[in-house]
Amino acid sequence: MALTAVIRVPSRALLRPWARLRDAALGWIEPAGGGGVEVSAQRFASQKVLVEPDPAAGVAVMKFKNPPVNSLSLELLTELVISLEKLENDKTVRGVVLTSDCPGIFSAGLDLTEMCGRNPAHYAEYWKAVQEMWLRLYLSNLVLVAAINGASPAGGCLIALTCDYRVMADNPKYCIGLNETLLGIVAPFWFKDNLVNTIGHRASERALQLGLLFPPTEALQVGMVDKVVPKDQVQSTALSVLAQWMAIPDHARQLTKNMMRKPTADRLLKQRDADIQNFVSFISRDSIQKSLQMYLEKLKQKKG
Ligand SMILES: CCCCCCCC/C=C\CC(=O)SCCNC(=O)CCNC(=O)[C@H](O)C(C)(C)COP(=O)(O)OP(=O)(O)OC[C@H]1O[C@@H](n2cnc3c(N)ncnc32)[C@H](O)[C@@H]1OP(=O)(O)O
Repeated sequence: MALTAVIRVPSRALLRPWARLRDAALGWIEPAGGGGVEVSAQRFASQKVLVEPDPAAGVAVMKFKNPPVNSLSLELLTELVISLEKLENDKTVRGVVLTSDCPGIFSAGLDLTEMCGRNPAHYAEYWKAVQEMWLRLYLSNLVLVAAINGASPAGGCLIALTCDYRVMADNPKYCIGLNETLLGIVAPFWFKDNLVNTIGHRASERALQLGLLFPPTEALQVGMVDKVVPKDQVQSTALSVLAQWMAIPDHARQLTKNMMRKPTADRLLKQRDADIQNFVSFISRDSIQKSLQMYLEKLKQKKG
């Protein structure tokens, strides 16, 4: 399937709404003269991402809180990136556990309502935020451990895959995987690259084509997660793992992480705008919009 770019969105126009949202979330003050911005850390008040720092241990726990299913809305993505940046600038923090505040769900993945029935400028803004989240997490200097305490499809799985280590709760109802094909959409190349780097080429090919969602024991077997533990031990295990990784001198570990990951991140960095154009053109197609609408309706009907 050829994904030709038919809708062009100037990159500067892409940046502005993202910057506005970030400024609003950070509480940046526009001085009366309009010349520049001033950052006030005290005014930072996050709603979708809770950060619990433990300076004595040099770690923080970041919890996604976007009920009911932690879908990755533009707002959540923006807060996630801001929170991560804040932790990276905090000299007392060297490692972070990423987990969920929503019972039974790590994250339902990208917010389908951000990709359905909107205009091309919105799709472009949204996709830039998705890229930004992935790049920031994937290349983070911090040790990141995912404490997967619930279902983790698609974009939820991607967040887990950016981490250095994944601990998952042993409930067989919780599944993890890149299930995009089940929605009639295609995982972008950088989702695929991240998966291949984690579980290898053959396992990725099978998992991606079939849109496989793995229960914890299968996810462990295929290497999508590193450890499966009882639900009430997920966070404590993640914190223990974090302590082990933090025993390694930071600069040696960070240089090694960068050496392993930079070529993969560079593939996206070299073609960010083209990737946005491809996404906008793909997601705007009538057939794709219909598939996504049908999928959303199926999710809603499930209740009735
Ligand atoms: C060239 C490049 C091309 C690029 C193409 C696009 C690439 C896109 C890449 C990534 C795709 C994604 O991440 S798409 C999202 C995929 N996610 C899923 O398939 C998960 C869907 N959800 C579920 O399976 C379930 O909701 C759950 C297992 C996560 C939880 O089940 P539960 O029974 O607890 O909850 P409900 O199903 O009843 O859901 C409650 C409520 O939430 C709404 N919902 C669920 N998921 C999403 C979502 N991802 N986005 C938005 N909204 C979601 C659901 O409809 C319910 O809504 P109502 O309460 O209004 O009924």
